[in-house]
Amino acid sequence: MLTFLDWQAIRPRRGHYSSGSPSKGRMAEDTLGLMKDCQLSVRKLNPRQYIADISELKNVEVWFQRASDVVRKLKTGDVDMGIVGYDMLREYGEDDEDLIVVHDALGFGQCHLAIGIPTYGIFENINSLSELAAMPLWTEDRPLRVVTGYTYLGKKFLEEHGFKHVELSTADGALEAAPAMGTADAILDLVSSGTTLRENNLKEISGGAVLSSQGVFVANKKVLLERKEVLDVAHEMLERFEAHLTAQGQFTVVANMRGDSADEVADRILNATSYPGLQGPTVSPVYTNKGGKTAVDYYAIIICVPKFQLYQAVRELRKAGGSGVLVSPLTYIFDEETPRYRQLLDNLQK
Ligand SMILES: Nc1ncnc2c1ncn2[C@@H]1O[C@H](COP(=O)(O)OP(=O)(O)OP(=O)(O)O)[C@@H](O)[C@H]1O
Ligand SMILES: O=P(O)(O)OC[C@H]1O[C@H](OP(=O)(O)OP(=O)(O)O)[C@H](O)[C@@H]1O
Ligand SMILES: [Mg+2]
Repeated sequence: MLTFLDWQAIRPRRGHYSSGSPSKGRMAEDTLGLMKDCQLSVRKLNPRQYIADISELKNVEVWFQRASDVVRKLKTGDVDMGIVGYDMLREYGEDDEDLIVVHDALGFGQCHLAIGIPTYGIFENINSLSELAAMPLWTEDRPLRVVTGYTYLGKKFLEEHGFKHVELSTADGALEAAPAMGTADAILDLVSSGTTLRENNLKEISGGAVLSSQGVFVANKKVLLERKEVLDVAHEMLERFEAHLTAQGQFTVVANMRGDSADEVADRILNATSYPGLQGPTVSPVYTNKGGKTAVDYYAIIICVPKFQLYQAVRELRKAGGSGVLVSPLTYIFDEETPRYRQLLDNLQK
């Protein structure tokens, strides 16, 4: 079965595949949004239920669970696939070899896990992790107290970075208040815009980032190896995600170009602009009626352009003789083969 919840998990029961997905919060919304954009309709029979199906994928159950539980159930094989933040995968996955990342960049939930310390008092002039570790204050009796929801990653990170006298404690939320309350010296939490840190008079320090995170599509490796039907579902979901996410960054641009022939117009696009399209520009004649005679003075060209380069592309097309430029969003780009699927098959053999 597939679970999507705090993410969602996907798991097959006997004869079904299951997936896990987050049950609530930002990841749940983003996950369901992505599924919808990929034409995967997750249907819950009623809003209080924790199970759903996907109309387009037969035999798949979607279980809504907390992200930590999605990861735990993925480890045990109780769900086959799931979508969670990479931070959760690493924290609760504890480097388990049965967890395999199928898509590592789903384009939502971007943040990083980092140490935050006060901007004031004894920390005013501390700006790096090594300076923090070297503060003479920390002793066995009075260790550096760090509050975090990430004790597995936090312990490993601080040990690897030479912190000898350190004490980790956990809390479920509002960690940023702990230093001002005097219950911790530092925090280890997710940072996105940095606003929460700033508003609580905390700062990041150089070398203090533990990992970067965003939504990832994960599966149980053993299940993928042993059950071809689950691998097929993972493949289809991966293809849909890739096609959508690749297309999301691009526009389709159609323009009319005056020209002597399709070849001549194609030459101009290839040589005078930086935007050839996927394999090359599509060039088609535009037929006009010239005093009762059909004539071709213009050619329509179709190319794909990265969104952030749109204006640059329009300028280049105009310079090359383009006019009447139409721009529309691209919904999907299906390539011949999904590079991430090839990568997945390789990783399954390791
Ligand atoms: N500020 C943020 N910006 C972007 N992504 C974030 C942010 N905070 C958390 N995330 C991502 O979203 C995931 C879920 O976040 P979190 O566990 O805080 O859930 P939530 O939706 O806030 O619900 P709650 O904290 O109440 O359980 C995190 O594991 C992380 O991957
Ligand atoms: O850098 P920022 O953009 O300010 O985001 C960082 C904050 O976002 C998360 O909390 P969230 O908003 O999920 O609140 P929560 O503690 O209730 O989960 C995280 O725990 C930080 O507190
Ligand atoms: Mg939160």
